[in-house]
Amino acid sequence: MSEGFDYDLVILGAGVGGHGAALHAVSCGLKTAIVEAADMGGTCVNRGCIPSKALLAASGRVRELRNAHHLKSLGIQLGNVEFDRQGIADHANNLVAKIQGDLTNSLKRLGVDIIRGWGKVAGTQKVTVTTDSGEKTITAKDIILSPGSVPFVPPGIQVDGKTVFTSDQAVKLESLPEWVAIIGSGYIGLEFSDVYSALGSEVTMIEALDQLMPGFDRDIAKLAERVLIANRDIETHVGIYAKKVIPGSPVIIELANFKTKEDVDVLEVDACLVATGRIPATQNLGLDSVGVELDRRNFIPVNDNMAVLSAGEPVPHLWAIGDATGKMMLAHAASAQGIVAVENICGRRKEVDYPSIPAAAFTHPEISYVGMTETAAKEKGSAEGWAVGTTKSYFKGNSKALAEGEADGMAKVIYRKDTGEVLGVHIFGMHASDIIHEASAAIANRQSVHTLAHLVHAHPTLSEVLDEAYKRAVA
Ligand SMILES: Cc1cc2nc3c(=O)[nH]c(=O)nc-3n(C[C@H](O)[C@H](O)[C@H](O)COP(=O)(O)OP(=O)(O)OC[C@H]3O[C@@H](n4cnc5c(N)ncnc54)[C@H](O)[C@@H]3O)c2cc1C
Ligand SMILES: NC(=O)c1ccc[n+]([C@@H]2O[C@H](COP(=O)([O-])OP(=O)(O)OC[C@H]3O[C@@H](n4cnc5c(N)ncnc54)[C@H](O)[C@@H]3O)[C@@H](O)[C@H]2O)c1
Repeated sequence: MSEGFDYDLVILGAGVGGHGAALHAVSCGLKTAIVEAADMGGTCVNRGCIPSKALLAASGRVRELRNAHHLKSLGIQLGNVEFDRQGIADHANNLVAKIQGDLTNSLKRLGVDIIRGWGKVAGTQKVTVTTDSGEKTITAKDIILSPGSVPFVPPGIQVDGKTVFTSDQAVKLESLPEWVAIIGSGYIGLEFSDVYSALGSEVTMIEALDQLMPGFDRDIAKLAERVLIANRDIETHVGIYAKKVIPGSPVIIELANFKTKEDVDVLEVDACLVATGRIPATQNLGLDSVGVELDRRNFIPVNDNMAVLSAGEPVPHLWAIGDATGKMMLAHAASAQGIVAVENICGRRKEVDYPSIPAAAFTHPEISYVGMTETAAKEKGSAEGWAVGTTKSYFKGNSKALAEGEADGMAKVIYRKDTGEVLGVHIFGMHASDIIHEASAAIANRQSVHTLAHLVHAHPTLSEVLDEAYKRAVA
């Protein structure tokens, strides 16, 4: 252990980022403490990935079992399928409790000290923690900040937590509104429109930009829009923003044109989910004590080794990871960053390889991707002087998808025409969140479609969708 310090490492924030960093620190022999002001497990475990995936699992079953046409095509007939809203909510709440307990126990088992309270940097290699019994000062050779993020609520929108709410409340499924407006068509908007529409709510989706799912590859977004939105008769307002939202019964939503700011309509709905992005939870962290300024969007500036930067230079012994750095607001990215920070603390120079980190929206069917969109690849290619190739393959040509009767879907591979290097892979279709990992490994290893086209895939599997796309790229 470092001489003269209470700990080798103190981590502020016990979300997935802080947890991943702590586990790796222990495996590297570091005496570690983790400080948590609220719920162990942070957003992902308590208000994010875990409860939302539990709701998606249950509501997805309801959708599947109520799809008499699909079941009939498989030779199955079923009577009425009923569900209990509270039962589904309990499934999510119980899973949160279990995973929160597992996460806390894993830290205890490894000898990580858990300190409950608000942590602040109080100078170089020093933090203060405000606990129920007063303030204490802790010294540590290194400090990792992992304070996470909170929902962003645009001006003009009032949240009461009951009729107008963010994902923080939506994951509890305390009610099932007959008509729910969802503001934002990003990850949260898509996943909750999947849950609500499966459970029988009427959904209206409002997106400020001029296309739905603006963050996703265009071809994939177009297909996903047809299957996940248009086929479900979800009403959409695109290029329109919610200028004012007033909670109550009904909830009043004033819509305006995003470009001209002209008023266009007023909706009266039963509930409204605000899913307009997240902002870093980076206030009151004591960063001024070490001369660090947040960037203009309030993220903590870091380099690829996860060192915190002050005026562009790494601040010794201070690191930051997770949503608060604004690099990639995903659970697995946060813990990958935590591992990289610890590696650098231990003197092994490591960087996060963002291009190979996959992402998925757990709709039915799912959307997943890794690496660049076609637009981003073309911009890079024209700046650097190389051409971009793309190939697509379809689930309707895949035997496994046909056997399942779930043939809506597409995989798209984006690669450099000169070297064949894979730059991005985008999948919409059944189990897309699982299939993406072989593409992620290919990008991590900077592999070419020429090599990948010769790998053998088991038959019949959904993974053959990628096999087919690679083969088409070299045909
Ligand atoms: C509805 C929803 C669904 C999601 N689904 C997915 C998904 O399926 N897959 C995925 O990869 N990602 C998903 N995410 C994103 C994922 O939850 C985040 O990327 C992840 O939680 C970020 O982890 P983190 O450790 O950076 O921060 P957080 O999980 O936010 O944890 C930060 C912790 O730090 C604590 N803290 C903050 N400041 C202090 C302080 N000064 N002192 C002490 N403690 C402090 C907070 O209380 C909090 O517990 C989802 C998010 C939401 C909202
Ligand atoms: N499966 C997953 O990995 C998963 C699931 C949920 C959340 N998350 C994480 O949580 C973050 C937050 O999710 P999110 O869906 O809130 O954000 P997002 O950034 O994915 O999408 C927000 C959408 O809201 C739109 N928008 C913003 N202001 C608006 C307004 N006033 N009116 C209408 N539309 C508006 C934006 O144009 C955008 O399309 C994501 O970035 C993601 O990193 C991940």
